[in-house]
Amino acid sequence: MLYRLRHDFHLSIITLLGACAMFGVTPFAVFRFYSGNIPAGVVDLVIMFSICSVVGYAWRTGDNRRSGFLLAVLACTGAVVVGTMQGDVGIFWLYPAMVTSFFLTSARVAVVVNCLALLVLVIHDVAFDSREQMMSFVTTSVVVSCCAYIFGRRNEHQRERLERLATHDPLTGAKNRRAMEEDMQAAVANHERTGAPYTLIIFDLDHFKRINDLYGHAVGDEVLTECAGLIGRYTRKTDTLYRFGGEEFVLLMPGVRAEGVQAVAENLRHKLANELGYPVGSITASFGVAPLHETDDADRWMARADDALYEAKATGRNRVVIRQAPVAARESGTGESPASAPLI
Ligand SMILES: Nc1nc2c(ncn2[C@@H]2O[C@H](COP(=O)(O)OP(=O)(O)OP(=O)(O)O)[C@@H](O)[C@H]2O)c(=O)[nH]1
Repeated sequence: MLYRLRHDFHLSIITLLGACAMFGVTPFAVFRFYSGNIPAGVVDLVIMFSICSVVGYAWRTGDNRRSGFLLAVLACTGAVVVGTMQGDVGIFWLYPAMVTSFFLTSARVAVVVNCLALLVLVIHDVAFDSREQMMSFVTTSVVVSCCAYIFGRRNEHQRERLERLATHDPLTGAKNRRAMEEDMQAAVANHERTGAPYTLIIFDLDHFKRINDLYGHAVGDEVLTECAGLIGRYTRKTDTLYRFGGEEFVLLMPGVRAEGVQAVAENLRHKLANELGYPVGSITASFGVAPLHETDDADRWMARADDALYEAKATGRNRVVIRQAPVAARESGTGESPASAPLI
């Protein structure tokens, strides 16, 4: 639970704001029942129950986008209902509701949700004592929303930038090793839960040092960038490329079954050998491939792909070696195919 809170920014915001709303609304619900204002107390209870349900939904499904949107709608609707029922005692709830919208959903969606809430209050026109009060409330709400919008957009922008810096390799644009480790853990967990197939391909450009030595580091950099672009063009949107280090890349491919990995890896090897190289002639790569096995954890899975790559290098380069199942699984007969299968 703590791991998810620490690593999932949106979920932590949804949980925090949900908890704040609960702490904020609970005393009012108690007070309203205590003072005999049953309808307002019931509204507070409904708001609290709905907030708990949405936070629970976010934790269960991991669908932060929908949960954040629902929570923003709920907060603004609750504020409008309380404002309508309580008049000027209640309408002030719209201020925190409007601000939290910008934390829960995208800035543009928050603007729409806030405008609708304000519009309903104005059209309904029972929450205000006078026109002047209505105008003041609308103006201050718009000012609050504008400030929150600017803050929200800046926040979104900076978070995206930081996330990109933390998860991507600046030279090639591929994801970095840290992101790879997280995605592999997620893939293993998903495989355990649903049995969905995944394949890991680790490939390393052959004799890359020569390119640097002969043509310079800048050309070497160009080749690495071109390689990442090429792989991006010949793989699916659901496949993810990571730069493992130096001239070594990893591809995480969901939906690729053990039977299909040979064709996929061979195709990529051909594409690289035939299309990568400008301005220095043909460049090849060696491939180690490991379909995810039920007995794998992320480390074992990577070690198997790495072993296969090592073998591909040792047995002549520009080739694909596939390790279908871990040694223990092969020996006990639960593996899908014999040991390694060097393919050229
Ligand atoms: N241009 C450039 N070169 C890099 C970068 N990162 C690592 N390298 C170089 O990649 C080369 C890797 O050399 P080796 O590990 O000997 O591998 P290799 O020459 O490809 O040989 P094999 O892998 O055995 O085929 C080294 O010369 C590194 O300096 C980078 O970001 N840009």
